[in-house]
Amino acid sequence: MRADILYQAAPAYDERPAWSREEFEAKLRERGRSYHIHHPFNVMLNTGKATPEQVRGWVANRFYYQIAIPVKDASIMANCPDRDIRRGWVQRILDHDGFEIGGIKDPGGIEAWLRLAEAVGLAREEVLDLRHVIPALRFAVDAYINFARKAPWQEAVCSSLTELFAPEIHKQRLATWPQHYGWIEPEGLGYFRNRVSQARRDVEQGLAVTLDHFNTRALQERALEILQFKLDILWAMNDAMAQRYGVNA
Ligand SMILES: O=C(O)c1cc(C(=O)O)c2c(n1)C(=O)C(=O)c1cc(C(=O)O)[nH]c1-2
Repeated sequence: MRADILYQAAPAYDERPAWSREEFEAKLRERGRSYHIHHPFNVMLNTGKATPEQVRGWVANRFYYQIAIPVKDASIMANCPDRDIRRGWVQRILDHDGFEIGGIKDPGGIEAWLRLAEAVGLAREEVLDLRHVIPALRFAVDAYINFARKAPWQEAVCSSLTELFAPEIHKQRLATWPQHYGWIEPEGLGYFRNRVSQARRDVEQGLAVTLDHFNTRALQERALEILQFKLDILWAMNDAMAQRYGVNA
């Protein structure tokens, strides 16, 4: 039973063998069964049953997650003494914040999310000033940032592994939204297109760190708890939005 995700009891002597890398990875992937792709609010969104208000509510609230991600990644880097890891990890910050280096420009994922917001009929200001963000959703997202600040960096890396399941949810939106929500300008969906390949690359790196670091049975079980903690954050965000905006049958 997990009390506080940041508190880890000293391991008792444990003679159980570690799972092989393949078994451990399979156990991590099994947790996809509690991914928010199955949450009734998300099912409603991706089966075309949401009203424009519900879609707007989701986009405006999810913006708070989008802006938290690079802060979370900067916290991981700040705690990480390994130069090779930081060198790979910094790409995530560039992906979301964008960059302009040597004449090459990318406006980044946060800007792409703002374009999505405009495509669904929100004004940039009302998204940027966070006026629509539900308190419970904010607490859920803040728990993710706090964990990344305080936990050992390998644990924070492990908590990003919900991205294992993210390409599927982005692909689902790309497949169903244009069909159901003709009122959304299709260029607004660029964020989801970009994330399919970015998430795959992120997962390779996050999974390599996790499979290397969590190398005893007790640590592997700890990794599963951390992944569940993050799955619960995403689920709680959807609970907050379902409560505020309702779920249509
Ligand atoms: O739309 C989604 O359902 C979804 C979920 C997740 C996730 O599983 O954490 C991420 C994203 N999107 C996403 O776009 C993204 O950039 C991202 C980064 C991370 C992370 O934990 O570092 N998760 C996610």
